[in-house]
Amino acid sequence: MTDILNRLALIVAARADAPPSESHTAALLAKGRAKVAEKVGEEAIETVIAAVQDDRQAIIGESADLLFHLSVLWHDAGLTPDNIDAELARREGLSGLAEKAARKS
Ligand SMILES: N=c1c2ncn([C@@H]3O[C@H](COP(=O)(O)OP(=O)(O)OP(=O)(O)O)[C@@H](O)[C@H]3O)c2ncn1[C@@H]1O[C@H](COP(=O)(O)O)[C@@H](O)[C@H]1O
Repeated sequence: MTDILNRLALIVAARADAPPSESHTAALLAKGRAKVAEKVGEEAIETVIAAVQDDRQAIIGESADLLFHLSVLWHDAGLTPDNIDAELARREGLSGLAEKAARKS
């Protein structure tokens, strides 16, 4: 998964300056952060709907759409998959329940 996210980050960076008429990535970035964020939300909701409908193929397709649009958002925010990787690695071994308890104390 990390491999494909790294490749996707390179693709997004390479397509960012393409003419918007030739690239979905460039067209989306040209619309600005709010639109990119809106698309992430839209794809997340579509993933939720697919999950509730128990549609395995749709979950896969919508998850791929979500990860692509998240990659565009990371690019727009000056982030790379390495940044997310580091945060997930930091959390490794820490129970979600223990983390929540530490936040509340
Ligand atoms: N992985 C993707 C990818 N996943 C989904 N999408 C597009 O994201 C859109 C999501 O569907 P929507 O119905 O929400 O989009 P839409 O109909 O354009 O709706 P609006 O944006 O108008 O709201 C579709 O147009 C998909 O084709 C993607 N577009 C590009 N990529 C990757 O980015 C590369 C470069 O693409 P371009 O930037 O288009 O050259 C591709 O080769 C792929 O590797």
